[in-house]
Order: sequence, then C-alpha cells, then structure tokens
Amino acid sequence: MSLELNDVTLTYPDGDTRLTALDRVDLSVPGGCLTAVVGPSGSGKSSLLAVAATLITPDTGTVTVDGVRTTGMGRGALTELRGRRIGIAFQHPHLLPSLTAVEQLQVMAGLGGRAARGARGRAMELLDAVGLADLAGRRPHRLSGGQRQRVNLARALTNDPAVLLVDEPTSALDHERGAAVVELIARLTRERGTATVLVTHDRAHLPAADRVVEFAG
Ligand SMILES: Nc1ncnc2c1ncn2[C@@H]1O[C@H](COP(=O)(O)OP(=O)(O)OP(=O)(O)O)[C@@H](O)[C@H]1O
Repeated sequence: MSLELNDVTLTYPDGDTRLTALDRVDLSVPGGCLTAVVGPSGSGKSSLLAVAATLITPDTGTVTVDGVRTTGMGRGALTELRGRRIGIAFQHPHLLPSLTAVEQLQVMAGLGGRAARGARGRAMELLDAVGLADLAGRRPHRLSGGQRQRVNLARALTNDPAVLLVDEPTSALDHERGAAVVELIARLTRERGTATVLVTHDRAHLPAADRVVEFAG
C-alpha cells in the first residue's frame, strides 16, 4: 500500500499562457502513513489530490498507486484502479439524501465491483470503526456535520483502498469536532495501513500527521 508522485507538473490554460499549479512535485507516502498537505489558497492542494486520484493526468511526471504505474493507462483501467485501490473523501460529503448511512456504503461497495452478499455486514463494521454503528439507519438530514463527515470517511474505505485521499474534512466543523475527525483519520490510517493524504488549511491539525508537506503560495 503506497502512493508515489514523481516529478509531477500540472498546468491549466490561462488566457494565452498556462498557469502552473504543480511544479515538479515529488511525494512518497508509504502504507500506514498520514501525510498532511498544507498551504495557502491556490497553492495547488486540490490539484495534487486530483492528480493522486488519477482524476487529472499531469503534464509530466508519474503517479504510482499501490505499485501500479498509472502513466499511459486508459480511461477504463483507471476507473477500475480508482474503484479498487483509491478511497476519496471530498470536502463536501455529497451523501445521497434518500439513503441511510449504511446504504451509502453499500452503494459504494457495488461500484467497486464487490458482491452484494456480505456488503451490509462490511458496511456495518466500517460504521462501527468510525463510531457510527448506532446511527446506521439514519438518513443524512438527521446526521450532524461531523457525523456526515464520518460517513464520508467510512464510505471512502468501503473497498479497502490502498490509498486514502481526504480533502479539507474539517472545514465545516468547529475545532473540537474537526480535531476528532483528524484523529479518526490518523487511527484508521494506522489500523488499515492506508497511504493517506490529508489536505487541510488548519495548522492545528498537523501534529496528528506523520509527515507534513508545505505548499508555498
Ligand atoms: N480547472 C482549472 N482551470 C484553471 N485553473 C485552475 C483550475 N483549477 C485550479 N486552477 C488554478 O490552479 C491553482 C491551484 O489551484 P488548487 O485548487 O489546486 O489550489 P488549492 O491549494 O487547493 O486552493 P484552495 O485552498 O483555495 O482550495 C490556482 O491558481 C487555481 O486558480
């Protein structure tokens, strides 16, 4: 379980020129390691996650997910790789309003190609791991912001990913609840051995990380 970015450069079109969002970035995250990425707005943190998630192909450089070099892979193969080896928890959980917490995870298990049999049991185990077993039957509108973020994390872990990518999980939470979510991410990373990248703007959360990467503005 590992994530490697080597010499990654990413530019976006910007009028007649191009804006460099990632400039020769190297990142190596072994399994069980929580790496926090901090930096000012616009410094490229979300771009880094999108490249690591194989959602955007960098201009140059390589991305290696769980030992699989993604350069040159076709769209279908990348989608499959993402479903099986990468867990992504975006900033806003985007839970489906009509589904209960446990059903949110079951849907993800189906997308990852897992058999429906046993999916509910595994989903319950994950909800238990994030401290939500008692609320498995609740729909999102009856969960707090912190609880929704926990469902978001559990859902990202549904297919036992090697790589876990988490974008600003605390932005909608007060400090205490935010700190609890970051502690949870640190624990899950250790217990499950994921190579985890956490993007945050809140430096108070950095002590929970094993490594910190600073992006300059
Ligand atoms: N789709 C896009 N097209 C053009 N420019 C983009 C695009 N996405 C991001 N950028 C630019 O790339 C740079 C890096 O953006 P990015 O969103 O990765 O930064 P960030 O550190 O995540 O910012 P924030 O903390 O505000 O989310 C910024 O200058 C941004 O304006």
